[in-house]
Amino acid sequence: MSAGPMLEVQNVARHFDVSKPVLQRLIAREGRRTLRAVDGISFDIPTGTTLSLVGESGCGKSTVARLVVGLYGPSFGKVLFDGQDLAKARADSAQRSRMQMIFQDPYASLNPRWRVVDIVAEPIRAFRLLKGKKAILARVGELLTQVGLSPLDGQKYPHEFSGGQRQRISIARALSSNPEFLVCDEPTSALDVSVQAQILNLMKELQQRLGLTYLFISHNLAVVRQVSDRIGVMYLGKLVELAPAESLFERPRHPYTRALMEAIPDLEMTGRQRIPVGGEVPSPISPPPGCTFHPRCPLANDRCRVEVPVMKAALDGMVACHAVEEERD
Ligand SMILES: Nc1ncnc2c1ncn2[C@@H]1O[C@H](COP(=O)(O)OP(=O)(O)OP(=O)(O)O)[C@@H](O)[C@H]1O
Repeated sequence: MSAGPMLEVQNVARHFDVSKPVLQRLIAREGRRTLRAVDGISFDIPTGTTLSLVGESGCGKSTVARLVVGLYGPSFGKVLFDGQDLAKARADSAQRSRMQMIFQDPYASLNPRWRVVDIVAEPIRAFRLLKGKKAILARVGELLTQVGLSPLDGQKYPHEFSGGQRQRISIARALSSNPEFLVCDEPTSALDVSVQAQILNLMKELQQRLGLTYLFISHNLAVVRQVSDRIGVMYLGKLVELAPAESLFERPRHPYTRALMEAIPDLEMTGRQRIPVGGEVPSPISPPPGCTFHPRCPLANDRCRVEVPVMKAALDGMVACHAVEEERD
């Protein structure tokens, strides 16, 4: 393990070609259309810490998750995992076993026809980490115990478990290749609130015990507060604010971050001007010019309508907002 960050995302973008077929384009007299799902974002995650990305549906969080585990290649920019360019390391199975992903819907991501023991053992077999049935069975028993289940649960099928227990199975499977880095895409969104807290506590406990590094994806700021060292707020494919979790909650700077905070019930927003944000997220196919948030922002002025703001240091974080820079907030 290197002393540098576990993950470095350097000005990464992922664009999708969403053009109509050629004939339809000719009839409609239109050109190619590009959807900028992720549009030039940078962050790093120091080893053993958690960075969370939050934002409304469609802002590009899941695309970042896929870029980071190498499921998508970047349109431009670089993802470095433990100092190595992921694009070059993608075929390297030793490298791939070091990162795993946990998904939102544990039921959809578990094969219903497989016993839990085979589900959890799958990465062990795929990466040829252990030989012999006995050794694999013993390791699966250990993993199930580690996530709060019993080794006997290995003989059951996914439908015999509750949602929370199924997510524990997904976590055991993710841990079975001894990863150092986990990407968790909305891992608790499908669960009841009380079960959510149990799974988040389990993930924190595992992080401390195993020294794991997490990238956590959620649309829910209240959820990520519990688990994050730092939080990045995304809007239309870009990071608009990145700060230590507590600073972000104590002093959210970007108007969009403040609007997300307003939506959390019972969160006290003392001493801050209220930021009522209406309207819908614009299409990433034709984003507004300037700051893409300007059509919804009560602080927008002429500069915001034409000039794209870039991330600049603000307190102990970074923010991309002309109003913050000009102290109009
Ligand atoms: N394979 C693809 N082809 C075309 N467009 C895509 C593709 N994957 C994602 N998109 C688009 O990219 C944008 C970002 O999607 P993404 O799933 O990353 O957002 P998200 O913030 O994770 O949203 P959600 O919480 O709803 O999953 C959306 O407009 C989505 O429709």
